Amino acid sequence: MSEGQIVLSRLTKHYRGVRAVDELSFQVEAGRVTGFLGPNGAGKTTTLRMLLGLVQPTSGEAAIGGRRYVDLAQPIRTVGAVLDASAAHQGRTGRNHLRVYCAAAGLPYSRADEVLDQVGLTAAADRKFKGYSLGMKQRLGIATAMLGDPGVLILDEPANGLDPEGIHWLRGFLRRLAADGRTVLVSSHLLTEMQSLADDVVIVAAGKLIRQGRISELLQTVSRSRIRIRTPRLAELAAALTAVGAIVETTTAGTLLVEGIDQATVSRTALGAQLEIHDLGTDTPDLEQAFLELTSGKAAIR
Ligand SMILES: Nc1ncnc2c1ncn2[C@@H]1O[C@H](COP(=O)(O)OP(=O)(O)OP(=O)(O)O)[C@@H](O)[C@H]1O
Repeated sequence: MSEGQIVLSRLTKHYRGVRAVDELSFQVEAGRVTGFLGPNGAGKTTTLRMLLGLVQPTSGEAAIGGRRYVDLAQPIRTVGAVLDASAAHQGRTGRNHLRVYCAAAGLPYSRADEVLDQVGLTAAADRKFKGYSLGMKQRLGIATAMLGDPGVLILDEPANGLDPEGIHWLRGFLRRLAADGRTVLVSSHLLTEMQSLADDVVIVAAGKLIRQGRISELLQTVSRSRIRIRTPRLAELAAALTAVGAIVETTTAGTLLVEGIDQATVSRTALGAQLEIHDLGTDTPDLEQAFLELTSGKAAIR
């Protein structure tokens, strides 16, 4: 096992009546950027908080390099995390904010300037936090996480508030960290955003694992094109198409998604069975749609 490997084994957290995280198991490897994806309320933050020893699991385990966070010999040099980029003293400058952390962790003040430079905040180092934009706050959060030069970086929704240029910067920054051999775990509720940031993806919904793998493979499996049909006779047409060899899915939006046969066969079959079709088209799901389909019905607020 590498020092930077993150392993979750049947990790579970129940709050009163809510299974925030439900027997969640997955691994995150060093040298790659891994996106941790799920709709609002999927349990991402709770998972990250358990990984960082901030929330006690109901059952199961989360380990970094084979150890629980609380058992790490040098946590600040092992893991850097940003869970809430808005959590800083409003009246403090960026540099002083970082120096407070340096002092607490026994690091030299020079580290504050090094990480400010790394995240491109040197010019704003002496401005107060309350005047920072959301993007600057995100950068300062990442700078704080980098203070101990950790091998593992965990960021909760780091792209929130970043403009396209900021996202571009974040992508390059996370890529460089991964290329150095670090483990980078980044949460988001937006698949399209993750597509540009991550190599691998772990998708959760309602506290459970939905899918894990390389993002390139995920895209291949979800971006196949299908025939989309609108009809008032959903069940009957689905049965008729299945009988001629189609693979048919009924969407929650009340349409059929069909593959395995062509459009001519669809209309011939519908005609033969005297079933009306109101709309017939090709459906190539974009990533947002793919994510919604993968997590559909599991995204309800709990
Ligand atoms: N301290 C708590 N007490 C009770 N319920 C909680 C607590 N923390 C989280 N929950 C519940 O657990 C579920 C998962 O929440 P969590 O914040 O982990 O999800 P998330 O995937 O990070 O969502 P978001 O993308 O909205 O931040 C939600 O239903 C939430 O209301």
